[in-house]
Amino acid sequence: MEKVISLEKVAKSFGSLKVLKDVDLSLETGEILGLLGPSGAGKSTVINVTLGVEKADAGTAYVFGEAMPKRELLGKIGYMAQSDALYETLTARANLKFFAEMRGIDKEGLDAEINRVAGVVSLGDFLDQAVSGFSGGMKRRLSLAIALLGDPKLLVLDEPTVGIDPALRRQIWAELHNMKKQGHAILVTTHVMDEAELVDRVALLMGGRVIANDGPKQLEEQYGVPSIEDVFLKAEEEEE
Ligand SMILES: Nc1ncnc2c1ncn2[C@@H]1O[C@H](COP(=O)(O)OP(=O)(O)OP(=O)(O)O)[C@@H](O)[C@H]1O
Repeated sequence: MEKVISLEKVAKSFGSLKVLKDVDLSLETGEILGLLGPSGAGKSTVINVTLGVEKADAGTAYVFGEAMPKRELLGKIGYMAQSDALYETLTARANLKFFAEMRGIDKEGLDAEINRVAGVVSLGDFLDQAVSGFSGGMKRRLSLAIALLGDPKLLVLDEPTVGIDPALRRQIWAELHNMKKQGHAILVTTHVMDEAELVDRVALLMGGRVIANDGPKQLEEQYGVPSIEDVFLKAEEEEE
């Protein structure tokens, strides 16, 4: 399997705040990695260093074998940020078109691609409505559709299912598993602990380090607890 993401000894501080002290992390093709950690642990910072938006103070982030930041690689990454960056006055379709162009996605077949990604998040009927009239969950879904545009080999999703109904959440996870089977690599952060049971590997970020990194079932065994939520709580207790 090919390594899609590899973080090696990454450190990052903001002023005197050492957010990441020594982070090692990897993601391979055909794998879903769940990045978990308490609020403020640095999950978004890990993502930003991986995308090359933030530069690590020490250590290196490699994506597709290349040290980040590397502008040319951004088109190959489907990224969904924690807060939606959408053009409210435009329709959903116009937003999708805009971001497709930014990512350099082929104009030919774009209409079909827009229909495809809108279908995945059940927004097909709302494509021609202005985003300003969308609910929070609909905006989240549109952001996810944007990340899926062009079928990128790497998906980086920061809290993708916040504000999304259980039925659609299930549908989205089914789609993520589908993509994984097709050889995509997916890095996802979540606060929803039962979603962490659905990933191949959980990386637990605490105290500026990845303190546990294994399959959800293996972690539950290691910690002697029945769920990832319990793993999380036990790890947090041990950190204190
Ligand atoms: N650009 C920045 N400038 C200053 N401080 C920052 C910056 N980005 C992040 N931080 C700080 O770094 C810490 C980690 O933030 P980060 O957003 O990575 O955490 P997180 O694990 O994603 O949190 P959450 O789960 O709440 O989203 C926080 O204390 C945050 O205030």
